[in-house]
Amino acid sequence: MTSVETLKAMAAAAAVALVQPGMVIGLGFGSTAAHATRLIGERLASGALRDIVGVPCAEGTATLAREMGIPLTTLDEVNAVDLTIDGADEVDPQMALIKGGGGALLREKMVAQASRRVAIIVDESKLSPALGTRFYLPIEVVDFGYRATARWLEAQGGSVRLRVRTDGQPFRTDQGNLILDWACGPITDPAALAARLAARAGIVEHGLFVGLATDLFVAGASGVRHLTR
Ligand SMILES: O=C[C@H](O)[C@H](O)[C@H](O)COP(=O)(O)O
Repeated sequence: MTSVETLKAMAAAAAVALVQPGMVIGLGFGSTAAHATRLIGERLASGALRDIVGVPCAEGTATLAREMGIPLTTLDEVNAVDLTIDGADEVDPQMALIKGGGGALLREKMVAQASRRVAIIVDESKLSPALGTRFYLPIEVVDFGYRATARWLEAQGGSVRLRVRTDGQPFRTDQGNLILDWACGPITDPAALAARLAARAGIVEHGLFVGLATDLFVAGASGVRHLTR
């Protein structure tokens, strides 16, 4: 049987094939996106790729990219990102996503919104008939009134947990915010829920990515499927 790590690497390799010389590349965060970052670094080192610059979506990604020798810039320095390659926690049939399992949702969404093309790389276990079925929805919130924000979310259904690190301390995003993991159940209308969450003060960003993915690479035992939107 093909291991999940092998499937992630297969999906990453298929997406990295889209990278062309001269491109600005958004580098996502997470275990799947890390395969893509490593592969891009290896291709640069071997001379198979040249003249690219990366925009990292997380401090962790920036560290890995530097280790791999990938030249980096920031969103502020580029007019647009040509191609972003990133993972996802859950993908529905319309290519709407839940992201943020690693807490990088805000920067990932900013980079995705600035990108001409967003390639999402997943193993097939991430596919779902309805978002919220197999993963909670990460919500990045400010400290002020976070319990009130959690109660507001719970009033709409499901349950909320403050994300904590293994040492028991609250998890902090790269912006220093908290994450509420909302087990909201199946989401019937991701765009409507995204709009409701975006309108709520105290919520910095949510993990629903609707209408952002342009390409989806799904790796399974029989190979990698490439879907476009
Ligand atoms: O904040 C984390 C990101 O959205 C990740 O891309 C997402 O959690 C998927 O991560 P992984 O590839 O490790 O399952």
